[in-house]
Amino acid sequence: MRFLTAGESHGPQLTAIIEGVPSQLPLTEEDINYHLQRRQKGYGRGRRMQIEKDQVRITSGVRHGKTTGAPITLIVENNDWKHWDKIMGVAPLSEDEEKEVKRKITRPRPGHADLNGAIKYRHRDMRNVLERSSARETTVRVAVGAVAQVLLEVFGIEVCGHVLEIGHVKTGNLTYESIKSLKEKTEASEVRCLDPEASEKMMWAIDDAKNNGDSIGGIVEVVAVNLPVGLGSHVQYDRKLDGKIAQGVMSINAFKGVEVGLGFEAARMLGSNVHDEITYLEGQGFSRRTNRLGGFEGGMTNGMPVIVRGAMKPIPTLYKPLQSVDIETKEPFSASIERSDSCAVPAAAVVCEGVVAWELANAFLEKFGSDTIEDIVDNYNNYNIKVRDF
Ligand SMILES: Cc1cc2nc3c(=O)[nH]c(=O)nc-3n(C[C@H](O)[C@H](O)[C@H](O)COP(=O)(O)O)c2cc1C
Ligand SMILES: C=C(O[C@@H]1CC(C(=O)O)=C[C@@H](OP(=O)(O)O)[C@H]1O)C(=O)O
Repeated sequence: MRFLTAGESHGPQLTAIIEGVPSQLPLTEEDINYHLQRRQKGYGRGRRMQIEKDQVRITSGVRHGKTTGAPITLIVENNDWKHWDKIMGVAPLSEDEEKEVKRKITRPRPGHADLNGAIKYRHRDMRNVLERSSARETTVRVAVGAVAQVLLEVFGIEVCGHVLEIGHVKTGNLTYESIKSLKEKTEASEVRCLDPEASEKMMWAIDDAKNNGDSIGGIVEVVAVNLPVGLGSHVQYDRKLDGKIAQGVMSINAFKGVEVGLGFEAARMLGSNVHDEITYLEGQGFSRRTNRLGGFEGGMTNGMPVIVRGAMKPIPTLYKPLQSVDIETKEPFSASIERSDSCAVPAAAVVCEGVVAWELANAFLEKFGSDTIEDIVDNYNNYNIKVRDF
């Protein structure tokens, strides 16, 4: 499968076109809206989230509740567009309109895409950069991830993202009984964290940052269960599935780090405490005693839960002034106040979940075929027998 997204933060809509989704997959707008609503929740977001009520419209590739195998178009309209239609209009402006409408953005924010994008694409109005670099785009990334999740669920594969850390506040050691309860429990928390005590401290940390005109980042974790052995491949660098997932996670706005299983911690430990011992049970096949490597060996899934973590830096738009330079006057200035999130880590956990689900679904179809669900189910069942009897 492949997809492209298009659309600006304050334009009329965001669009994604997905190609290669198998036919006969039951898919409704509600399946996608469930995840869009999850992304909109979360403590620390700014006023924009009160304006938007994200709802998808499927305009191709689905008929009478099932995919046809044709490209699927997903559209999410921006409610905020009504306030921006002149500023974001497509038609050229007359001189009068230009005076009325155009307040050029010439003051780049440290940590955002503004300055690099303006230099690279030679824009004197940095709105041309910020509109597309905005994480508003993650709306349709989540919609695409939702389609991937619907596909994976046919095969009992569940994916869930939650928050591990906000600033210096960490969750305690948690045991994951099942991905289902993981999802249910995180829905109940305003910061999408499983530990109620830590959740409260996380909200204090967010309030603290906000009250000081600052922003705060954190770490999210995605867990996926019931995966077969052998998604991805060891034979070529660009087929290693952990590598593909890492690329996806790093592509999320403001993500600055990714790890699988123990991740960076493994580098500080001895091998005997890192590698997962192999076991065998007649009738069930091979397994691992532990899951420190997060479900991956050799770029392939090993049947254990996939565990991926991503580190999100603090939001760049700050109420507290940071030093920057105006691109027209070349004079230094201190950042002006703009509408912004102070923390978007809980939302980013949902985005990360969608991104991981997308990579897993793609690898799944590579292994088991991609034309129609019935054939994929046959291939999958046949493979499972072979794996059990190996
Ligand atoms: C869900 C989400 C919401 C975000 N909200 C904001 C925001 O309100 N203000 C802001 O300056 N950056 C926000 N960001 C981060 C910027 O989009 C990001 O820092 C920017 O695109 C530059 O990319 P980079 O940080 O990956 O280098 C958000 C990111 C995510 C994932
Ligand atoms: C719109 C979303 O996030 C936006 C991401 C974002 C940024 O700079 O990345 C800036 C803010 O937009 P605005 O300037 O319109 O308030 C966020 O609200 C969203 O997540 O749906």
